[in-house]
Amino acid sequence: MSGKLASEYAAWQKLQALYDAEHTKIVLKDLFAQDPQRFAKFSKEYNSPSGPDVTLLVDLSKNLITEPVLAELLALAREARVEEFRDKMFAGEHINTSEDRAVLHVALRNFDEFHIAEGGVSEVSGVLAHIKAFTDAVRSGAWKGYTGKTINTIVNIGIGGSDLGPVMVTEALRPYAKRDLAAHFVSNIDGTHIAETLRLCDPETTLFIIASKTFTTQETITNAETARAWFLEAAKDKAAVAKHFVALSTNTKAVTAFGIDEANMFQFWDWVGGRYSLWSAIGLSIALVIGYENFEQLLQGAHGMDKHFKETPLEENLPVLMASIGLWYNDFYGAQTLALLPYDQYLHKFADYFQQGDMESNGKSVTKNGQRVNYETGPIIWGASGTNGQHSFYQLVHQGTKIIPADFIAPTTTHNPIHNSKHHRILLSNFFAQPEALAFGKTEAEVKAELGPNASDVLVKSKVFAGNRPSTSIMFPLLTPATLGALIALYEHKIFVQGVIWGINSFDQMGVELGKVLAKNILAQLETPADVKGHDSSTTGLIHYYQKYRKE
Ligand SMILES: O=P(O)(O)OC[C@H]1O[C@@H](O)[C@H](O)[C@@H](O)[C@@H]1O
Repeated sequence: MSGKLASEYAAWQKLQALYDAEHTKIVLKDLFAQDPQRFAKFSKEYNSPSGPDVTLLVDLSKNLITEPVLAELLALAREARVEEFRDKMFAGEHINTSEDRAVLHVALRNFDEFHIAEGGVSEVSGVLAHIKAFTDAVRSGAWKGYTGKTINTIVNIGIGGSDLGPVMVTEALRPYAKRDLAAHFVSNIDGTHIAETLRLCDPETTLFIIASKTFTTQETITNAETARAWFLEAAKDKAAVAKHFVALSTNTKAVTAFGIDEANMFQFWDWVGGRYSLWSAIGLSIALVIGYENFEQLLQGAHGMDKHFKETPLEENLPVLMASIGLWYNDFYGAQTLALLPYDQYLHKFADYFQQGDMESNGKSVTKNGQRVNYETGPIIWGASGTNGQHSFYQLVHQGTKIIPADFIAPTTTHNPIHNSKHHRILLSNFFAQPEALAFGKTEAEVKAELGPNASDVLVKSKVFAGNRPSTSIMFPLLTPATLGALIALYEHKIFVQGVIWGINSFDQMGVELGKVLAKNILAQLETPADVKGHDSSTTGLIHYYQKYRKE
């Protein structure tokens, strides 16, 4: 990152000029008609350069790009020194400048290929061995609860990055799950979350995983204390806690103060960002559910994508291409959002996961040098899986006034080929049809031809689809652990590239702090109306209403 704002780069200005002069001429229908090679030109096949076989087809051809636009977007990435910053990340330089930390989730899945000098990196394989030994013991039944029974339920207590990754991945890889091991995830401070979960648990056979990088997060510690109290009501012996509580954290002192044996603590390091931590000890619940070997496949799949990102020229580099195209919409077309639309029920938490991954990373408005940006940064991420969205919000995507770039994601083969894959064929016909409809729409002439001469003008107009709505389609053979690893890493690096171009720090999260501080202050005032001080009239009124009607 230079001292410049992204908008000061020569390539940015050229892109603005290109947009101003050309964007009305970038019409997908015409571009496809003019160039029979468009799909061949703008789709890329990824084959993992190392580790287990992973292939992905990333079709970028239904995006509002031409060769000159793409070339200029890549020139922007070069001018912003994306390659240099990528190499700094892989080398362990402290690119998280505000916290003076390295950013090394890639070291968690490195399998000894890149040389990284940073404290803790050499300990990664030891923690993986700890995860393996522990998961093998729990899954085989060798690990016993305080009454000698085997564990049949795990409860991961964590929030944000200590929850969303494990939730998303265990859902995505359910076909690989040990079906007689129930897994629950408690995140919300709302007592309902832990209360409803504990109703499903037996203290004799439940293992609690307290997942918190800092081990100070109010929600997690409060939920963990509630779980421990519930457990001790049955076990009555504090020594039994060691058999039912483990911790995933960087904070040994707080973990042992909570009463968890250091031997039952799975370590990670400050260079692992919360939203990039599923590859670390935070992935313990994943390893428990799918087994260590599958967990390692997930890591290997991500490592393959790391290698691709690190070694592939920008023109063929998938994270760079996806980042560049996303930036084109975000900063030149004025798109506010990116929809993640997996046509795979197992990926139903994918958008939730990348809401944190992308929005907490790139939801910034000040550069690393402290300058206020004069352009848009991170997009709003949202989405839903399968055809559900079609019966809900796609109306707006097709005919609304906003431009909504969307990523469609689907496997060619399903894990559940019921009725000779009939369901999957119907699902995929929708996966193919939606981007087609978005891109090519339906003209007034086509609608008239369909409705006949007596159709009213109003009806005709309401059935017109303007088209030219952009999308990327990603396909792969089957959602395996390695494929999922590659897919997640693809998006992680996309986020990285955009952050570098915008000149922001994608690896801190100062924006979540203010609300935490205010809540702490308010918590101390909730008992007595007279204590409610220092707020605006709205906040005061809301707290007074609570105080009037609460029942405890
Ligand atoms: O793992 P911890 O320390 O409990 O933190 C959980 C989450 O806490 C939030 O405050 C952070 O914004 C997230 O990035 C983080 O993932």
